Amino acid sequence: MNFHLFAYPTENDDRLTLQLKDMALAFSWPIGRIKESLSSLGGPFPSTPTSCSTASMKLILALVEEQNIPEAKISLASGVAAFLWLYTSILGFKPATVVVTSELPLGSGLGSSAALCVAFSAALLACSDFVNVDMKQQGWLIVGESELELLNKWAFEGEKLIHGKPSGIDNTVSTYGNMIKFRSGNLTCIKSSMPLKMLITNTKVGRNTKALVAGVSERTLRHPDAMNSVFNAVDSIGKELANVIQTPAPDDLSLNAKEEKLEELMEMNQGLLQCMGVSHASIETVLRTTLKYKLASKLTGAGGGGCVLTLLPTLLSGTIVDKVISELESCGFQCLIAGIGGNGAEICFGASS
Ligand SMILES: Nc1ncnc2c1ncn2[C@@H]1O[C@H](COP(=O)(O)OP(=O)(O)OP(=O)(O)O)[C@@H](O)[C@H]1O
Ligand SMILES: C[C@@](O)(CCO)CC(=O)[O-]
Ligand SMILES: [Mg+2]
Repeated sequence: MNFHLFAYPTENDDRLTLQLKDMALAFSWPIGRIKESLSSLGGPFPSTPTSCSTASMKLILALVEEQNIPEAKISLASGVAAFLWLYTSILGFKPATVVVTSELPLGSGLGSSAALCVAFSAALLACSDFVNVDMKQQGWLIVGESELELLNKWAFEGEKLIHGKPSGIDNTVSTYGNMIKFRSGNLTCIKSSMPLKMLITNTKVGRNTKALVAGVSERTLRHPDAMNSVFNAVDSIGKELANVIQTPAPDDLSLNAKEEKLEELMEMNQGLLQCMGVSHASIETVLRTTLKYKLASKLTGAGGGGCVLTLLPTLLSGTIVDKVISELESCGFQCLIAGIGGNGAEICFGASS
């Protein structure tokens, strides 16, 4: 899935404008207003990813409030706050127009907040003095390891404004692409030896990642031993899954066997997520429906509604896929098919549309 962001300096305007195309919303501040409010924070400091302090957050939220975001779309406020923090920290107080378009549903467990923060960080770093002028004239920029690391760190700072206490897994996947094994902040890029196709079912049940993650922490405080056993089991499943994915499958038979292992691991993982308290009646409906077709599913993202993943084995017939999709859609859910492991952050100069 793609997340596009265009940033360009505005010459005849002294405003900072953020256009959220898919939401049909735009926010705009005179740059003087932002300067007056945030210049005490210093900056720009593009090469030093910095957390937004509580005091800075207050100033940023005051700027967001001035935009009178409609009540029904108030959840966008955290994304706008992340934008202001990343923009002023990386580029300072230059006027510009930043345009966001996205194919990702918001707040559905597909990491839209991280994709947003990675796109902001990539575009803003690309506009900063951090990338030299020569490189800016060549279309697609090959983003090196150290630049990726920097933009991932900035994106993580943005995620903190949206999530509270993110682990960093979502921004890391958005930055580096492919598949990532992520354990206590340590990341290992995984080379998959098998094509993986998933059916994504969006239950369209809204939920809030920050609240769900806080709920898991509270349950852990109430039942530390039991929850630690659950986390250990999740860890073992993750390790096993990484091994299965990386082991070569020389023929269809071994590919089938690997897919069966993945299905079992997904089923076990879903059980543990339910144990953590992040499943939901709508998710259970998807599980029951896909199980009728002998397909394994698990929730994704923070759960509580949002999206469910169902493994589509290589040899599964198109007829079965059509049937399961139409049954899920008749429940009011939305389905789409995705290949696993896309590209990470990419930057292109000179494009606009
Ligand atoms: N295209 C977008 N335009 C504006 N804001 C966005 C966009 N995509 C994401 N956001 C911001 O991210 C928030 C959603 O983040 P949240 O972490 O709750 O869900 P998610 O990232 O989609 O799911 P998960 O974290 O479970 O994978 C939105 O409320 C908004 O603030
Ligand atoms: C639920 C979570 O694991 C991912 C949200 O997509 C939260 C996090 O890791 O920060
Ligand atoms: Mg998120």
